[in-house]
Amino acid sequence: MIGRLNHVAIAVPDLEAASAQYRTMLGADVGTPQDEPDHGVTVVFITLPNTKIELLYPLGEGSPIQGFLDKNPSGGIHHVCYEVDDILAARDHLLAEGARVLGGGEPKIGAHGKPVLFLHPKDFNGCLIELEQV
Ligand SMILES: C[C@@H](C(=O)O)C(=O)SCCNC(=O)CCNC(=O)[C@H](O)C(C)(C)COP(=O)(O)OP(=O)(O)OC[C@H]1O[C@@H](n2cnc3c(N)ncnc32)[C@H](O)[C@@H]1OP(=O)(O)O
Ligand SMILES: [Co+2]
Repeated sequence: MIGRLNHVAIAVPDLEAASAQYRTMLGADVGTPQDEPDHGVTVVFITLPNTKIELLYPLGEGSPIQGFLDKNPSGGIHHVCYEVDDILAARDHLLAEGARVLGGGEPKIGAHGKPVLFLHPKDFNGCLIELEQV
């Protein structure tokens, strides 16, 4: 059911510093900050030859990544995003298998303009999973 790795997301305490570090120290192709108010985050995408890195910083009140950053003040890997062909079929399969689909199970439009869903990290070995329909 899952296909390619779309991105690995890293929550960061300083978006500008993290962007500069990837650009200058790691020589990566770093994009510009993009506010995602529906998701409570500002993101910067870094394009690698085989996947993307998504730098995440909280946006607004009640950001879903605020608790994670409070627990990990120097930042940390926040989620991995796998591609799926059919997000509603994937959701129904996961619910039937007993996984917790976050956000009431209704896909939201993600940073790439495509529908996304999140799966509870406690159901997946402590790793928050994002699914993106491509
Ligand atoms: C723009 C879009 C895109 O790419 O298109 C995005 O990625 S938006 C990316 C931001 N959006 C999201 O993350 C949406 C889905 N996320 C959520 O709904 C939330 O962040 C939850 C995953 C439910 C966590 O909520 P909250 O921070 O309130 O945590 P909580 O205190 O209830 O946490 C319950 C337990 O899960 C752990 N926990 C929390 N976040 C975690 C994470 N990212 N990875 C692994 N474990 C995590 C906590 O440490 C805690 O464990 P212990 O009990 O053992 O201490
Ligand atoms: Co993401």
